Amino acid sequence: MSVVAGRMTRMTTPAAVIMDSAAYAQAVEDAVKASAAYYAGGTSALDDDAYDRLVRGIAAWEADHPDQVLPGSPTGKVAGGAVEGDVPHTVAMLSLDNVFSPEELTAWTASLARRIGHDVERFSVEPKLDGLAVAARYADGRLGQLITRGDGTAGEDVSHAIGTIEGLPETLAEPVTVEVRGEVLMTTAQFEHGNEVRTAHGGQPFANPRGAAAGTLRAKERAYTVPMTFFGYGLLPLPDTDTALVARLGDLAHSDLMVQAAAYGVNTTAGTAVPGTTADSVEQVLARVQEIAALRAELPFGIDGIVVKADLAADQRAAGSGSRAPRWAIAYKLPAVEKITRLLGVEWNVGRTGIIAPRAVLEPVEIDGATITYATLHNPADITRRDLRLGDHVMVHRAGDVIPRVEAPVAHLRTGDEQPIAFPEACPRCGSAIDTREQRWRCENGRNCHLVAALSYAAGRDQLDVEGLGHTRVVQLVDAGLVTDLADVFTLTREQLMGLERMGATSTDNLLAAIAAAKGRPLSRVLCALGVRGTGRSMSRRIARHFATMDHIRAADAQAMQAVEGIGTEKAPSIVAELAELAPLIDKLAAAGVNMTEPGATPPASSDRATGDHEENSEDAGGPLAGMTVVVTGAMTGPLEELSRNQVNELVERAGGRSSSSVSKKTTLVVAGDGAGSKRAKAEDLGIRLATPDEFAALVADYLD
Ligand SMILES: NC(=O)c1ccc[n+]([C@@H]2O[C@H](COP(=O)([O-])OP(=O)(O)OC[C@H]3O[C@@H](n4cnc5c(N)ncnc54)[C@H](O)[C@@H]3O)[C@@H](O)[C@H]2O)c1
Ligand SMILES: [Zn+2]
Repeated sequence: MSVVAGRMTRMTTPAAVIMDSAAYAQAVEDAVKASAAYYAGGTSALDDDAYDRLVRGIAAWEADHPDQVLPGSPTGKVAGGAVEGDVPHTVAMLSLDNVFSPEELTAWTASLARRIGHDVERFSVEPKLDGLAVAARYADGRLGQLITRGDGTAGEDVSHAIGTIEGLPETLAEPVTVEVRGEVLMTTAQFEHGNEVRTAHGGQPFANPRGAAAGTLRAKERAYTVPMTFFGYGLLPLPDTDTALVARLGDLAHSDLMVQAAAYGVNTTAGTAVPGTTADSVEQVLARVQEIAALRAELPFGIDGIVVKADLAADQRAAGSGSRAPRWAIAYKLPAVEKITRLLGVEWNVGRTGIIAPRAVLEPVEIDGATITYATLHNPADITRRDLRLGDHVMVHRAGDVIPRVEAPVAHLRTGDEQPIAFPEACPRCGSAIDTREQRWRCENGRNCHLVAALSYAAGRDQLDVEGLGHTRVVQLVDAGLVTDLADVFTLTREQLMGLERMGATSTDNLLAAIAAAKGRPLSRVLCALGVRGTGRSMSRRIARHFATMDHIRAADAQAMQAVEGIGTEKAPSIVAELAELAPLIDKLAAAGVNMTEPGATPPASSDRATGDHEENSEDAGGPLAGMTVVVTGAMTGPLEELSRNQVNELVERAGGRSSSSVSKKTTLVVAGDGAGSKRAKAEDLGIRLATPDEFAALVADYLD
């Protein structure tokens, strides 16, 4: 909670300092150019923070030199005056004013109360969707015209996009004549798909989902279509609307209009993890702002703030609008998650499974309070697709704790001095050949390339949990040539260990005992220790529970593998192939006495194995959590205090449930300990049953060891 609060008290971005009228003219030109690119779906040379700083600087200079304001200045205008349109809006489509802290929001509500003569009756609080605004005109229930916001008074006709936007039906549930307003955006999945389609057609990838939506919406006659998503946040009459409906819409509160829009069949935020809600006080508004901010990183679409509106029509009318923004609404801006910085180098690192992954070395840049120097570049094909070069200005994205990623180069900032990125020709770690058949390159030496990483992972707490076999000791064993693979660990002798430096009799005996204990771990842990790509802790547990023995797992073909929940057509063949590759190691482990069965699980019947439609074992197994999907979050206390998160998840599954890390409609129970933030909030929103760690411990008492 404190992290979020800390972030939210961030003050307004400082202004760029403008010294003279020449600098002022240049700043105006730069801002208008950036805005034009931003709204047209091109790549702006400025990130949002830089743009906002520039406009603030322009505004400050204009305040001191009111007689020298240029007509082209972006201040006080919708879209900074950089966009035009020829289809007039019936009611202006405006921008929003911003606040950046709880104090500023409180001050805004106070000034609004002064303006309308009383406290605002009720607020609506919605996510500020990061796409672009459109007006969709329906005549007798049929979608006839789609218009962008433009300069606020007139927009551009983009009706050609009708039919490519999910959530914006071509026919409403009732034959009404209305205008629906809302945001067109690309979800993360739509953005990734869109860039794939676009680059396959020889186009440049879009820098981010917002730009992709803007560019796609305006593009006519493309050889391909890329789906987008619409969320409605406005509903108003048109000149032909019948008088009864005009009167009714005019009286409805914003929250009721949203219910009405949804009833017409329009997509709204109601179905998302951050539905619009109402609040009766500033405190409630701020609490909701916190909740939405905490959920931001997990959302499948981008948001850049929270929109707070006076909910009642009467309050809105009393407040009125300025030329740039309504006075009855405000945007509570969240810190930017994207910044532009320079790509200085690319490192190629070998992971524990032999994957060779490129990592961007960046000119340090601060994003949402953290200094970012590295970002993921996914794989070589991705670098080629994006046409990244050393020295490029790149857009870097970082949200929450997710690993920062490089999105795209800002190609028009190139000077000509940029250098191509060199791809390795041999494994940078061991010099072996590289298997480049898949998008993710891999050292042909596989797990043995970075044996220390593979072994340290296998010995880790959530895998085989070999106490005393930490990184340093693993290095020692590998350097001494005592282990060349994971199985060798289980045949280490007392003499071999005693021969190592700093290994006394006691630590040797302790390590041998820990290794012996590790032999008895459940199959799920053994499988996880192998580090097959795509099988983390929970997936390993699902596979182990489903097949019950290593022999059954190895006998499974891709189709049988897909019977395990969460394994699809893509993952299944690669898991089967990797297990086949690991056959000698698995045999060696079994020969060394490592357990290869999952306690409590029964293997699928042989006919099911062939057809691949066996039900999850956990469901037939019964137990107090049978059929339940459980999410554990926050600090565990009482009987669960000593358990790692992985151990609590194992407990969930022993008791018949399925453990999951994210809360969704499918979740049946959320165990929320102290400090459970966003997941608890989401559970409350979705009406999911909550339990304290103590209540949960009581529920599964029979299954606690
Ligand atoms: N990087 C650049 O070069 C560049 C250029 C221009 C603008 N910008 C960014 O854009 C911002 C200003 O943009 P703007 O004027 O388009 O938008 P705004 O921030 O003024 O907000 C208004 C817009 O919010 C959207 N919105 C999302 N959810 C909404 C909801 N629930 N209710 C109502 N509206 C909702 C609508 O599209 C609406 O038009 C700047 O602060 C800047 O960060 C960046
Ligand atoms: Zn290698």
